Amino acid sequence: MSTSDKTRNRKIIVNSLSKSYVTKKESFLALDHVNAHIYENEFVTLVGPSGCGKSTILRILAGLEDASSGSASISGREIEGPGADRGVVFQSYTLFPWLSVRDNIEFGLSLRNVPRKKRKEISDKYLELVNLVNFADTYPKQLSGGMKQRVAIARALANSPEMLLMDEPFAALDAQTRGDMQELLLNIQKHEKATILFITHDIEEAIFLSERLYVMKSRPGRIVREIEIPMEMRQNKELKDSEPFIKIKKEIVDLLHS
Ligand SMILES: Nc1ncnc2c1ncn2[C@@H]1O[C@H](COP(=O)(O)OP(=O)(O)OP(=O)(O)O)[C@@H](O)[C@H]1O
Repeated sequence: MSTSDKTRNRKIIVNSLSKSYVTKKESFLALDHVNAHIYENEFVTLVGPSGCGKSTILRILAGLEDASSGSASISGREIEGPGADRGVVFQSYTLFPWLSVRDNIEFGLSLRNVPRKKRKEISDKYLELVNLVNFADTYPKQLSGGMKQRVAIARALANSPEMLLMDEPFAALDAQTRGDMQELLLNIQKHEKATILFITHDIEEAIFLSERLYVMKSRPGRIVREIEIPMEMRQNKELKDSEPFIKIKKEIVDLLHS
């Protein structure tokens, strides 16, 4: 379905969002009247240089930080704090080292007193989805970076969030693992019909994964362009050297350097 289809529900609406940080020296505008939206089941990426405010938007959507002005909502509800309706995956590994892979995945369910049998059903499902069935009893320190991020994704999904917020989740991984994780994430998105907001510095990753992307610039942090990625160009690594792919990539690079 085209993202411009007006019948598609807007899961996230960001309305004139601004954020300033006051330091000893200055008041700094990290986000300047940002408007954006994410449709249900859509994969949207924020791409831009370091410091343009990508993580600030994500933290506000996660409810980990307040906006200075403007608003953000999920399914029509104003975002006022963290909630189980949003699953977050960060770049740094955030698993609990004292819990096994399965217990990490079940963590949010245990907090909500989901019965043991139901918890196991859910963790079984997500262990399978992220290809870690044989690692259920393993502890995080025995896992590779890619495996840790697969557990983090499974843990986020186990709570049945309405959407996933992912802040450079693959940035610390080697190229091969990163490519594998991109494929896995796209499969998960299809399987779970997930709505995803993804952050990356990597323009090729953004084009490969996204239905739509917002290009950001800094000082002040703002969105300078919204780009829809044609369906036929997504999810196909072979097209990386094709003319249309290079054209979109150049459009983004030119924007970032202008
Ligand atoms: N708590 C804070 N206090 C002061 N300034 C902050 C704070 N958090 C973020 N900033 C500043 O706000 C700007 C936006 O930061 P943010 O982390 O959102 O950028 P980013 O685009 O995600 O960067 P990166 O890609 O490096 O993670 C940066 O200049 C950063 O230094």
